[in-house]
Amino acid sequence: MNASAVVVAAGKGIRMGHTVNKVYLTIAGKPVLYYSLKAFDEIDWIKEIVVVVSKEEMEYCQENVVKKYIFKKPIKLVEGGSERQYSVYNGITNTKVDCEIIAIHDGARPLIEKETVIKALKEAYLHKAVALGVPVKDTIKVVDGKNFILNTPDRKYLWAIQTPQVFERNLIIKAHQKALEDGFLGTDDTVLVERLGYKVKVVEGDYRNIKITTPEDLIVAEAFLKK
Ligand SMILES: Nc1ccn([C@@H]2O[C@H](COP(=O)(O)OP(=O)(O)OP(=O)(O)O)[C@@H](O)[C@H]2O)c(=O)n1
Ligand SMILES: C[C@](O)(CO)[C@H](O)COP(=O)(O)O
Repeated sequence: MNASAVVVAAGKGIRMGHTVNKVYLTIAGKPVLYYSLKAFDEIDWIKEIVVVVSKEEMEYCQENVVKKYIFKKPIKLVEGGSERQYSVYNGITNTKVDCEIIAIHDGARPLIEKETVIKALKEAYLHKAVALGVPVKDTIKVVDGKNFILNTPDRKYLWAIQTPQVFERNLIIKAHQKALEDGFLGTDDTVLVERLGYKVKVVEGDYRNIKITTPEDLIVAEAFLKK
């Protein structure tokens, strides 16, 4: 398989409330982004890693992540956009044209494991579009603007979706282009493929693959890493 990884790290980390972008905060002495890249660097099918970073942090990322740690794969830094979706679009359109499959991952998910990525890549080869996910453990409610419950979806159909999300290259580029044309902004990449009428397969991931979003997530991530 000829695959590329696109790791998005161009956010601002506002919910983390730190002066430094959360992907550069450290867990057990290394930046969050280092761990998010490592699982992809170890997979033979992945031929390159495109890391999407903000213009202001390009040099910082090059010096403090790319050059500082040893990676086997070529790492290309490209500029991000004002929304995650625009950052992803810039990443996927900067992958090599001969790659068949693209795995899109949040730089803020450092606990992703190599075996889980491989499982997603294999499924994407068969189904063209997949997302990692885990069955939700809580009861989920749909709530109105005044905090009154509108309805309670049946939990057996609810999954919390993670990254990586893995797609055939042509399909995901087409899905992003259509979203751009329509002015549609999604919170993940599978929704853009769903809009094209394609079936997306959910592959069971790992509850530990959390997204570092608020300060307590760093404590949880460090605890998992130490285990
Ligand atoms: N314009 C953006 C926004 C987000 N991301 C990336 O998308 C991932 C998931 O987004 P999120 O957790 O929302 O990160 P931030 O946008 O940085 O966080 P916040 O919403 O709290 O500002 C992160 O790795 C983030 O760096 C990005 O590349 N470009
Ligand atoms: C793509 C994602 O990680 C799937 O759970 C998530 O939707 C990103 O959302 P955010 O609003 O950028 O945190």
